[in-house]
Amino acid sequence: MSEKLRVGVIGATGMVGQRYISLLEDHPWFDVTCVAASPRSAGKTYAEAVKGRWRMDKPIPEKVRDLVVLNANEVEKVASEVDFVFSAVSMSKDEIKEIEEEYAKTETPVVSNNSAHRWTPDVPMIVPEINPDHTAVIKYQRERLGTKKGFIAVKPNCSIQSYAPALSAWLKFEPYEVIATTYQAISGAGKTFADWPEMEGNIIPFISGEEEKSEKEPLRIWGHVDDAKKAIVPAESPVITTQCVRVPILYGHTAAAFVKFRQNPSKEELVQSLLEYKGVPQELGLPSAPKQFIQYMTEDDRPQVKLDVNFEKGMGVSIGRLRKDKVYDWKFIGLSHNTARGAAGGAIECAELLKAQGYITKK
Ligand SMILES: N[C@@H](CC=O)C(=O)O
Repeated sequence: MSEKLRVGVIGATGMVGQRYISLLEDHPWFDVTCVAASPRSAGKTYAEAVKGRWRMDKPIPEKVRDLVVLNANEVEKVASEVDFVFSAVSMSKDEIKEIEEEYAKTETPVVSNNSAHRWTPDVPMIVPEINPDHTAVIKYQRERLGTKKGFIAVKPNCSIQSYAPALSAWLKFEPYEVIATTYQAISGAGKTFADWPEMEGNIIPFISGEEEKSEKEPLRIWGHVDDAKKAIVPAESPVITTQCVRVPILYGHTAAAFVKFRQNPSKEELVQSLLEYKGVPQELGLPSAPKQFIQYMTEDDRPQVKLDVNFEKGMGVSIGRLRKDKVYDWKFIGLSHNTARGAAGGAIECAELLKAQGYITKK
């Protein structure tokens, strides 16, 4: 492998930013050369900026500790130090849209964890195992932005990762109605129990905006690139309805889902399809790709957050309790790691795909 790509993390001090820093330690293709955050943190070393709020299990990587945090709003300055950036900035949606486009216009590819651009028609929203071909829309985005190298790619919301991968494996059986209830960890809100004591022993039956994302984003993932429209056109089916609930768990989003199929798959066919489901990341052996994308657990009491959330270093998805339902056809439980597969890990795998496809290169 030739020289590593220089990467910046903007929004590096928050929970998702910290996860990027931690996961990128010793990455074979990417080297964190720049950290950027709000003006409040700018000018401090990274270690000073996250003092008392570093939430990862491993210590701050040595190479990053002493990097001086730049102001994420000084786009040209940050862009001059990197080949591409991961965005985990925390601003209003409009501000995020604007700043991510500013970065792209400096010919700096942006791989974003934010929802701001998830419905921009020429911005691909990627789960590398499911829709790696959606990157073809980048040429239209570059046309619009007037860039040669710069573009934005995003990853979907973490909640969908606990049921959408299974449904993707089953698209051939034509699912047409899905109910999913998600039980979401507090780290999805960027929090720990220390800063959200109200969540100890509690359940909160509301996560702002989450149900809409959980119902609509899978359809965009299952859509296609329409060359005439220069856009991703979302799929129209299955219709998905959700309830999203915050539960007192630190990491791991669980879903209880019900599915109706137009075809009549057997349990063996459904399980086999999960186990065989893989994609470009597995074929190319991308550094963050799980060997097994989806595992099926046969025990009645699995998957469990405590035991299974770190399957494939948090990049695999665990499915269990697949059984016939008397109202719907089938029901199951899914579990995924919300900050690994669901956030920074998924974005890093997406950047690896973009590099492998030649969209992210040395400047
Ligand atoms: N919005 C989610 C985070 C996923 O991206 C949550 O609140 O858990």
